[in-house]
Amino acid sequence: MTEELDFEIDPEDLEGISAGKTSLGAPCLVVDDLHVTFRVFGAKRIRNSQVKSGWFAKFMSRGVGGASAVREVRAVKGISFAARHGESIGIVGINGSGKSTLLRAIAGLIPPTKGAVYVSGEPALLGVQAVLMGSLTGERNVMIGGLALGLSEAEVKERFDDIVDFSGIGDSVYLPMKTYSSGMAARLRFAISSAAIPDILMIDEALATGDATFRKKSKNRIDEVRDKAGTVFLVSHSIATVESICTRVLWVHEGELIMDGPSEEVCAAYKQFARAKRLQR
Ligand SMILES: Nc1ncnc2c1ncn2[C@@H]1O[C@H](COP(=O)(O)OP(=O)(O)OP(=O)(O)O)[C@@H](O)[C@H]1O
Repeated sequence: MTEELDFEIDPEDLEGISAGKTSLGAPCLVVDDLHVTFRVFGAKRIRNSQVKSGWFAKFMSRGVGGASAVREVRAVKGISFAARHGESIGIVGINGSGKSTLLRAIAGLIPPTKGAVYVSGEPALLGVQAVLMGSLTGERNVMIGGLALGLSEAEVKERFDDIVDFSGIGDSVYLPMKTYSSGMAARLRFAISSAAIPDILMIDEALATGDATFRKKSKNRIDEVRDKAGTVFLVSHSIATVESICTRVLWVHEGELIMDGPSEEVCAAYKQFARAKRLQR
């Protein structure tokens, strides 16, 4: 659940956060002991005696000779941090470590199993991805995404050409989104989600998929958001992208926050870890 921030944060709690070139403002978001657990069922067959108790599990276990297991995946386990206006925060970690789940929970797209996300002022955390539909054209999706961001129909129409130019997908905007390559879709999503210069811009992998020109345009757009005292969250497998864009990095491993600090420090530690992991293989 995303809630209004209604308490003061002790500035000492935020010490050590790198300011980068943009000066930091007041805290705008607090993530407090956030847990996200997914319940997956039907993944594998086990004996009835192994099925957890409870009416749901019992219901799932009906059948001949076996049962569908109700398995819990603890994707985020007790993550806490505070973000300030003007920060650009990267989230790094190996595959399946919980980065996207954390981002989506911060955006209010997934309810926390425990803990909370507090946002100051109007929560402008929006996951454009959640509302876009593959069967519709890029054009329709620009409208849907724009409306979800809080723009009026007239504002979306006014910004349409800019959004399409920014994405670089050209006339493909008139084709259904399901026909796009993953890079094209990611670029259009980023172009839509940054069109409104939101208070908090969330980017999941979109930048890594573009070419150098798109990356440059994206970086400029991110700087624009930060200059207007917005906060940027970026999940990316590309450490180079994170290093070039983020002032602060959160390293998530097996659902836990294992390091939070200035970009250079966390990226250096993460690279060392990734190298050691590669050598183990
Ligand atoms: N909707 C879901 N239902 C069940 N399990 C899920 C769901 N979404 C994510 N998970 C599980 O939660 C864990 C964290 O996934 P998540 O996508 O957040 O990791 P990630 O670090 O973003 O991974 P990647 O780098 O591969 O994109 C994984 O074990 C994943 O299988």
